Amino acid sequence: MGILEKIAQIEQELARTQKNKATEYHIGLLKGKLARYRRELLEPQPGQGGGGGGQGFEVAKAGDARVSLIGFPSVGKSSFLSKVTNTKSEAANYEFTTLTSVGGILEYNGAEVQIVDLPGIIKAAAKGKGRGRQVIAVSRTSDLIMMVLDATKGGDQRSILENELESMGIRLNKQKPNISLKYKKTGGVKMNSITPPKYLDEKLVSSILKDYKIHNADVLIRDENVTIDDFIDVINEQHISYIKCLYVYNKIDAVSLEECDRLAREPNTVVMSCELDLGIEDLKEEIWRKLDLLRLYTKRRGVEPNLDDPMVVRSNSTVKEVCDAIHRDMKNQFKYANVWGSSAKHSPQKCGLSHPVNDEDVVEIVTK
Ligand SMILES: Nc1nc2c(ncn2[C@@H]2O[C@H](COP(=O)(O)OP(=O)(O)OP(=O)(O)O)[C@@H](O)[C@H]2O)c(=O)[nH]1
Ligand SMILES: [K+]
Ligand SMILES: [Mg+2]
Repeated sequence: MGILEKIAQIEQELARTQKNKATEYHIGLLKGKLARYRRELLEPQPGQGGGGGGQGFEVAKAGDARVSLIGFPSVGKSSFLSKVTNTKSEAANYEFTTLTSVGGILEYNGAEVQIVDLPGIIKAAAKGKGRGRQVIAVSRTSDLIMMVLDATKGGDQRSILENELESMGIRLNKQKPNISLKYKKTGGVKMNSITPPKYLDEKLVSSILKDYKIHNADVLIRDENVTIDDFIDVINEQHISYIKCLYVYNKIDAVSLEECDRLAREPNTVVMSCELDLGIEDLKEEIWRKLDLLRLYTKRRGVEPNLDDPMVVRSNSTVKEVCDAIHRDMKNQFKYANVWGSSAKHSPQKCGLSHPVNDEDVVEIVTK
């Protein structure tokens, strides 16, 4: 039996198994198996090379962060790319106009954000329909997924796409589960927790691990609300990506005000019309907020910083990341940094490599 058939079989069994206390273990094991087969499916086949991205499909990374456009065909992904960047991607009223990935740069707040337009995906994309797997592989490399939806279609487009991404190991707007899993040589499986987890116990944990041929491990659960699915994600850690997602309904020019208002109230959602140029500026701002980037102004001794040309780093960066962004060798020549701005206790504050920087700080690196 091929992997796809095995997956289909487990999915059917899961669908017909009633959820209750008595079937909890059975369901847990089925889910563990399902994740294992899906992982196999994503592993490159002999002779295929790469991680399923496909040769010539992926665009090179550019700019300070990457946003990928995921959606069904003809929702307006290419129209959006052409609108906010200098790159033109063909848009037309037939499906699958775009057949490969096309990158463009959106300049915002002095940062360069790479927007990647992708072919439309369809239901069962994760199982290899159309370009689905290649598209999802690109989305995995992005800092933010912008899910483009068609305001005129409503319905379940959002949940179908979420399921496709989910089954490829992408977790949207979710934190990594607070579970530590340490493999050992002997001693069996031990589960410990701060407060007893509501949905897991040692028997279930060790049965799932056994299916992965893991017989010795320490499991520490730091959050009582973690689920079986969270635990399975931790086992498959290397194949799971936690990525932020912004949902964008396009074509609001073609729906009523009431419908537009209803869509805009969904969580993590904004609405726009590429055709009538509505909501585009708000959307750029929301992308910027979601990317959570910091602008820093570096200066040399005795020279004013250039406030028109910020350096862009990720949130939670320290002076060390600033050094790395300037030059690979900078850390080794580093003596201390002078920092002005909201992260500094006084201006300037003399700081070491571990000092966390804030948006719009001014940083002067003093070298040995
Ligand atoms: N009414 C309306 N039509 C739009 C809007 N934006 C795009 N369209 C139209 O929708 C159609 C599809 O647009 P594309 O940009 O090609 O869509 P896509 O998502 O890139 O499509 P594929 O590459 O085929 O997956 C085109 O005919 C566009 O003119 C909009 O805001 N309102
Ligand atoms: K199209
Ligand atoms: Mg397109």
